Amino acid sequence: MLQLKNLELSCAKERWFRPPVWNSILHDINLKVQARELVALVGGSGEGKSLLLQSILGLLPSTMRSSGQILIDDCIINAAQQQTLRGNTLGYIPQSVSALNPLVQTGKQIQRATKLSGKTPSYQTILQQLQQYNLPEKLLEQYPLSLSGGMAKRVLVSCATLSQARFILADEVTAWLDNHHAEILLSHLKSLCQQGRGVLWITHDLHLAANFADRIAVLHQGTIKEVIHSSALRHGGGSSWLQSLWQALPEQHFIHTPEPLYHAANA
Ligand SMILES: Nc1ncnc2c1ncn2[C@@H]1O[C@H](COP(=O)(O)OP(=O)(O)OP(=O)(O)O)[C@@H](O)[C@H]1O
Repeated sequence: MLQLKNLELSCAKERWFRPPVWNSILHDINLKVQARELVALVGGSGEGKSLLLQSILGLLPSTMRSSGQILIDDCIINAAQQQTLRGNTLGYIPQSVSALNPLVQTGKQIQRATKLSGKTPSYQTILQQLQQYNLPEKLLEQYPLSLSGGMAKRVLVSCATLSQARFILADEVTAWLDNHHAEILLSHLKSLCQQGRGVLWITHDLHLAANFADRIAVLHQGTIKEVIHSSALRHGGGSSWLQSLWQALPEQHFIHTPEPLYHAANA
């Protein structure tokens, strides 16, 4: 199990000739991702979702600091362990496709990423993965700049899913993708969960979250306001704000207009 306990994150605001002021971005973050579980993390833009994943990986910018505990199987992991667990126990799918090096062929990047987990998959396994994601074999020879955004995103997903990472931290895997390809990826992540992995998946798509995630965590105003089983959301559960957002989806026939602010419904 991957667990976050009382995680806090703040960013330094530099000042001339004076110590920096620390502005809080995240506070009181408590969240668990079990093996075999897909947890969706939803929240507005700029709420700190990507930074939350980066703090789990120990990849925060130097202007930020975090506190609290990150545990794997009930053992607290320190900064040095974070480094060795990256790409190994902790897989990462970054939000931006610019994470691919434009000067290195795609196949080499997949090989390098998966090597971090200590076991390079066979060529045949890589090919099967590409086929599953509707990607051609020739892509392995191509450089990232010749890929579409959706292709590049699927390459980044392949880097994490082909590794042996027990927990995959996935930042907006469905961005750049049409619905068909988004569902292929999510079905695959779900099948990896069924094989024993755990996935923490940032998304803005509540409809996909409700259909693919086991649980949904809502990040708002710097903290996790609620965590709900997706089946409960589909059956009318959760806060009135989350439920009205759910009901307002086109797939739910636009029943309500959601309150723009979370606290308006929870005041
Ligand atoms: N490297 C950085 N240095 C300083 N501030 C940053 C840095 N990265 C992010 N931030 C700030 O931290 C806040 C949270 O950013 P983050 O990218 O985690 O949001 P998010 O919830 O993932 O947003 P989105 O849904 O738009 O991707 C934002 O205000 C952002 O401007």
